[in-house]
Amino acid sequence: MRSDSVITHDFARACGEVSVEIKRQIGVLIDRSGYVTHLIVGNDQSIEIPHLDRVRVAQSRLRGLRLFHIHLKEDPLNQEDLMDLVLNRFDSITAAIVDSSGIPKYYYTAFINPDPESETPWLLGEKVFPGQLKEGYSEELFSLESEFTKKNSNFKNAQLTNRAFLVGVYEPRKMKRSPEHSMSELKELCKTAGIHVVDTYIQKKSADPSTVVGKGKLQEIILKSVHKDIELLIFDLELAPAQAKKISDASDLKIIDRTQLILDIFSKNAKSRDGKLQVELAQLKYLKNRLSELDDNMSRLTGGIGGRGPGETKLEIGKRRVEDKITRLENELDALRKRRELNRKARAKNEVPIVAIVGYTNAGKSTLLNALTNSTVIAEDKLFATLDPTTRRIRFPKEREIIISDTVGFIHDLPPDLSLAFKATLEELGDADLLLHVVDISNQNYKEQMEAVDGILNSLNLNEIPRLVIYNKVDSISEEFKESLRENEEILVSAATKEGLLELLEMIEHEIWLEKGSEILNPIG
Ligand SMILES: Nc1nc2c(ncn2[C@@H]2O[C@H](COP(=O)(O)OP(=O)(O)OP(=O)(O)O)[C@@H](O)[C@H]2O)c(=O)[nH]1
Ligand SMILES: [Mg+2]
Repeated sequence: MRSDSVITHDFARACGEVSVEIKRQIGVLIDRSGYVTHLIVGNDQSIEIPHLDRVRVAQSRLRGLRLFHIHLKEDPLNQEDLMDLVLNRFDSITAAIVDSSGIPKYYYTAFINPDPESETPWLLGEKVFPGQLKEGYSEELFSLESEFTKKNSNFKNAQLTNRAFLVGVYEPRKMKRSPEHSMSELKELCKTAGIHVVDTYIQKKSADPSTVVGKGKLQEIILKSVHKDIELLIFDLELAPAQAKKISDASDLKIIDRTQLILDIFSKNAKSRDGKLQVELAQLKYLKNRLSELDDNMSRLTGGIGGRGPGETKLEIGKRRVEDKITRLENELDALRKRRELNRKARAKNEVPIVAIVGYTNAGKSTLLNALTNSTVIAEDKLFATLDPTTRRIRFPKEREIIISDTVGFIHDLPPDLSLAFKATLEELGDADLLLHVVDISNQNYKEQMEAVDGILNSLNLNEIPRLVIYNKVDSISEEFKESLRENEEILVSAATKEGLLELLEMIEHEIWLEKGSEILNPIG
């Protein structure tokens, strides 16, 4: 097609006549030099775009192909056409509406909207009559592409990669906490993992078990993602392997679920040999469950974020090798556990009381341990900053001392593989003489978080161990709230400002040595 217009009337008319004759839509893909690369014959309603290589052309974000097709009915460009435009990143899409003899009456053209903040991902042009088709198409494309580049460079560096769309599908009846709470926690997890959340979608029931959200909704999400340069789709649930595959088949996006996100954070944060092994084991178990059902989409499902996957995991790793590795890791962990047990026994002989700090992730456990012992255990405004149990000693007057330990934070619905993996670390809690349950009282979901922690402690059969509930971060709550807590005689502290720590130490002393009995009962001794 030797013309610098989106289509020539002669060409359109030739297509229209054939289209009317065979009573099917006809479409063509035209490259930038004007050559037809594909001829597509559809039915009377629509055409189906053949599977085009989805890899984006570097620099230019457009495919370098435009779609022209015939509409036999009086329809302008419809939703499906516009989806095709965006999902395939066509230069433009044009429909000619033809009369009964195939002669185009008028045309509609749409381009992808280069503004990622805009409401609709496309720019739909006005109706154009045959006499109005004009030259200047390549110039129009050129300015569109420079618009893309400009918008892209507006993103801050950190916001350019790991851009994510969060999707939560909830059955409120089955949930202990509100969808909004769950979603805000997912956002926190993303922040911790270094992911930039661009958009979110909450649905309050499951629509289609095969794709989780309905097909139309999924398309809409994918469309938005392409439009906003999003590369990750994160689901606030554990996706069944078949679901993950179905969703990833429908798009180029990397599909991740909550479990994978947590695994990813764990793998970044584990420091000790033990912790690293445990995370790797959990990752491999997760992978194993997925291996049998997956094929070429593996890379997008297992790579982790930014390519961090379990150890040496590559596509060619077979299920067999994964199983071997799992066995090896389990043995290694077993050996480590035995050694830990010996250490514990040695400690038990010394009869130094053990106090363990537990609580929801980010409650301030590590900060509290630091404040109580003046040590520097990593404390960060991140979820799962601590993955390795840390142990310190605190000396009290009268030659008394305790061992105090920090633990991995708890979270709602900890993925089963992970909770198993960390059970080993948490097993030590069984030896504790006292548990300090640290609560972030400044978090509006603190009640749900407390319930989650109680639930996990119960499942570990730790009900028998005396427990102190400590409300931390009282420096960031209102006076009124603080007063009401005081009236209920709650233990209020701020690990940050050290408010209430002396009282807390006294209480620990009291709990331990009063419980244990004898000598303290003598007021003189
Ligand atoms: N305002 C305020 N912030 C606190 C207080 N205690 C801790 N924080 C902050 O809360 C965040 C989390 O603290 P951490 O001590 O890492 O919490 P954690 O419970 O050990 O968290 P994980 O190890 O990730 O489970 C950090 O940014 C702390 O500075 C407090 O008393 N007041
Ligand atoms: Mg910590």
